[in-house]
This record gives sequence, C-alpha cells and structure tokens, in this order.
Amino acid sequence: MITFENVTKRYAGGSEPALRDVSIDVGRGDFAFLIGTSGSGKSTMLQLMTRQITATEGSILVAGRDLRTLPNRHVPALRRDIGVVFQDFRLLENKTVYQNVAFALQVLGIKRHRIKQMVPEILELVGLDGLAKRRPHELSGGEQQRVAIARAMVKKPQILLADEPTGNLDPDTSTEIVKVLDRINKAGTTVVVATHDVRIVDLFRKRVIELSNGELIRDEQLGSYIAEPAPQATRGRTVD
Ligand SMILES: Nc1ncnc2c1ncn2[C@@H]1O[C@H](COP(=O)(O)OP(=O)(O)OP(=O)(O)O)[C@@H](O)[C@H]1O
Repeated sequence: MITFENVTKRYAGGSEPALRDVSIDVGRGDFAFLIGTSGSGKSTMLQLMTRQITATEGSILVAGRDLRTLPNRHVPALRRDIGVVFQDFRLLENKTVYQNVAFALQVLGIKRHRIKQMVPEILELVGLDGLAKRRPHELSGGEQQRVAIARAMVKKPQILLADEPTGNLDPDTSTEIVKVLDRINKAGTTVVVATHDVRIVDLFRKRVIELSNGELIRDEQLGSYIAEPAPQATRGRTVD
C-alpha cells in the first residue's frame, strides 16, 4: 500500500538530507508506529506519502500510484485515499462536531442526503454518538481527537496517517485514541502513526519503523519503543 524505494529527501538549504536512502513496504491492512527522536525524519516521511513534498531521489508508491510521475491534477484523488490526523486536532472552532465531519464530505461534492447518512455512522464508529451538536471548545482533548479521526475517516480512505496523535493527551485518553485507530485498522484501513509516545508503542506492540538522523535503523514486527538487544551467543558453553 505504501512503498519507499531508496528514498532520499534533501530540503533546499539543508546541509544533511532529512531522509537518506530509506526503503520500506507497508502492506494493505498493516499498522505501523513510526518512531525516532525529534528531527529524525518522521514528518518528512508522512509528507512524502501525501505528496505535500516530493522525494529528491528514489521512488514512492502509495495506493497504487507512483508519486514521482503522478500529475498534479491527480493529487486530490490520492489525498482522498489518505486520511490524516494531527497532534493539534485542527478542528473548525465555529462548527459543531456534525458540521466538522460533514464539511469533509461537502468539499468532496457528496450530496446532502448521503452526508446525513454517513456522518452518524462515523460518529458511532469513533464513540462520539450523542455529541454531534457540541462545538470543539465543549469537548475534552480526547473527544476532539475523535472528531479529527472521524473527519479523516468519513471519506473511507484506504490509509490513515497520524502525526503524533496522542501528543496533547493524558495516558488513559491516549490509550483510548490508539484503540480507536486499532479498531479502524482491524476494519481494513492501513494505519501509520508517527509518535514519541513510548507507552502506547509498548502497550500495543505493533510493527515499529525507527528512524535516526534520516536513516532507517529498525523495522520490526511486534516491536517495543526501545529495541531489545539481539540474543547473545552463550559464552563458555559447548554444544553437545
Ligand atoms: N521545510 C523544511 N526545510 C528545511 N529543513 C526541514 C524542513 N522540514 C524539516 N526539515 C529538517 O528535516 C529533518 C527532519 O525533520 P522532520 O520534521 O521530518 O523530523 P521529525 O522526526 O518529524 O521531528 P519531530 O518529531 O520533531 O516532529 C530535520 O533536520 C528538520 O530540521
């Protein structure tokens, strides 16, 4: 679903590349945590996936499209296949929960009667039924993040990208939000979560893709935040 082949990204004016020769393959239905210290290249990877920026070298395939050759006029269709969630929720403050989610469908040109069917379904999926008439300032942080997830998912994208989705939330609320992402993943959506949150990575034990200074240093199934040391050869013992 998402393939990077020997991808290098150099920003104009940057002396070192933000990403260096990175190759990964995230399959349909995968759930991956993308980790690494600040500045290691996580946001750069997410922005490459949505074609907000382009690679300097290497190839990127997302949902069957080669982003190197994708014409600009096809970028909106690519982005319809990708939902994105951020740390700071980015909700429309003067709109209700319902309107925030409905707006994402209006801009896609979906008819009002379809929107009326789709919005309650998605609000139920993320556990927000009953709060449709509230505005963002009348919600907790966790509820606001659920609205952001609903807005990202209402167009039924194949991929959901989350950039530090629990960064503003307390531990219990963070767990609840990752449970929502996990549920969405189990229903078939490919999920990539860039995070510094050690606790959720260790709690959910998913695939861990780790960057350091723009280089891929680990890609491990059922990983923890800190790489476990490789088993050591037992010294001083002979094998019969
Ligand atoms: N628009 C830009 N122009 C120049 N350099 C940039 C730009 N965006 C990011 N960088 C640099 O690229 C490197 C990777 O940054 P990136 O934002 O991808 O890291 P990150 O892992 O997401 O960090 P954080 O966890 O702090 O969000 C950093 O050295 C950063 O300074």
